[in-house]
Amino acid sequence: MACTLVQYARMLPSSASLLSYYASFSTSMMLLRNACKELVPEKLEEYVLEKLSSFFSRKAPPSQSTFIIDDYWDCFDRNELIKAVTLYLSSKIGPNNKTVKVGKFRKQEDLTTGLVRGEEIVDKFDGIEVTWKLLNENDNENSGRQKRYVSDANSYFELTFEEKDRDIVLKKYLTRILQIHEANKNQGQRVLQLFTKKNYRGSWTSLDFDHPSTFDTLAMDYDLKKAIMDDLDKFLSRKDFYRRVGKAWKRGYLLYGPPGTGKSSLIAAIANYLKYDIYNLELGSVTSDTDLRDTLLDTGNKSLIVVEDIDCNQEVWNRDLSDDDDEYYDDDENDDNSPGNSNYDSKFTLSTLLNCMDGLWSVCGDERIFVFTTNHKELLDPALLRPGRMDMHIHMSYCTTQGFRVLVSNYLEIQEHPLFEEIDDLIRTLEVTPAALAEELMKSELPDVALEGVLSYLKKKKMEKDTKRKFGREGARQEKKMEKAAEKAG
Ligand SMILES: Nc1ncnc2c1ncn2[C@@H]1O[C@H](COP(=O)(O)OP(=O)(O)OP(=O)(O)O)[C@@H](O)[C@H]1O
Repeated sequence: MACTLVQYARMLPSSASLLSYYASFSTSMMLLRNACKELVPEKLEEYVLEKLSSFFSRKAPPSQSTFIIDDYWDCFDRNELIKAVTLYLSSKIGPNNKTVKVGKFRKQEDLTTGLVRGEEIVDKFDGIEVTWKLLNENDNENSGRQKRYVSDANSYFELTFEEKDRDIVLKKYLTRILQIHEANKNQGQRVLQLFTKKNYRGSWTSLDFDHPSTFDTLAMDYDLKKAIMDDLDKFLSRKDFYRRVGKAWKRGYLLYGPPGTGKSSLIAAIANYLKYDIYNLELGSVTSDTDLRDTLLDTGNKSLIVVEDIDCNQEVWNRDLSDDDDEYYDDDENDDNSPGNSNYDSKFTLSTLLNCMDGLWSVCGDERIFVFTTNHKELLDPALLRPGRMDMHIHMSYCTTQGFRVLVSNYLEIQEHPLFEEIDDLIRTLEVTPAALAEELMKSELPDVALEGVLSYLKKKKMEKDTKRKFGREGARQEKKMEKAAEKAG
């Protein structure tokens, strides 16, 4: 049956009943809203609203930037930032890092923690958030799990942050990390390093350097000691001067003297005084001019580069000295120093070493001190001795009475003793090394016993000297033989 329009209109609710439905619906909604407000905590409400609005707005995630902090800078120079970052991050390791490397430097009392490969650290600075991750060059090639715990060679840091924060990260955040590192170094927390060449990558490997020698414990004349310390202080304070005159900020010392006079001890004292690392350059291990240059460029700032016994390094003095010395003095920089030149049969040339010292540092590094040692100054190539090359020639002499006092103070902790006068007289007439006297002093902790030992050692030396003078070398040899025979006979 068809329904007419009039019948259909009659089935609809009247406008009065529609109004009453609406009134009761809005009252219920109001009641529901009030109930929700009472029951749902404000935080939860905010959270739900935020989630809903982010769901509906569906914004693109902020674009990210990444910095890579690698061990090396520009192939040659070690990246100073990496050490600063490593130490900084060790203080940021927290409960989110499930696997952590733990260890201890020799001089430290507390344990240190370190990031392992693949682990992340989220750090906050000036209202921005950054994420650090330790990775390894080989990570993509081989992701074997145990590799996470092996050496850090070839590891680098990846620093990720929002692109808009790039300036803050570069100019403020990383600078702050470097500043913290410098401050820690200056507080003397840094353990000095002794670098020797080479590891499997052909670069330096290091050990903690813990030599007790200081200028106080060095047995050498006070004036010479003071002159060296003054020179070092002057060098340190003249950074701007070197920059202004366009010279590399470096200093060269040549230490010469017989074995056992304290050349190595002085090097250790300088390193401890300046808080500089030591790079022990073994010229014998250098394979070519390029290798030498790269090796030198691979040294860090604030370092002593030491070449010991330079007279024994054939590479450095094996030059054809039949050349006219004066001519060679005047323009040795322009000589043909190519390895093919018949004047050289060395693996690299002296000129490379000298040029590295003179020039390359001005672009690649600062605060380096070269120390060359020799027992035979007379054997060295004159180019090395030319004024301006080695800034100071330091003669390490046999022990003096002043030096002996320092040794006694080091080993026996006394300043006076009745045997001093007799010992002093002998020291003045003999050539005895501080090493030999130190050995005698170490034989007993009792001053009387130790000094009696020194005295009889010196008397014996004096007798040998007198015999030698009287009968020549052969006589001295005979005397020694007889002494030994008498000892054997009891
Ligand atoms: N001037 C010195 N002051 C204090 N100790 C010294 C001095 N010279 C030598 N000694 C003592 O003798 C030891 C050997 O000396 P050192 O190795 O410094 O001499 P060197 O001149 O470098 O010898 P070489 O030329 O054989 O390398 C040192 O460990 C130190 O104990």
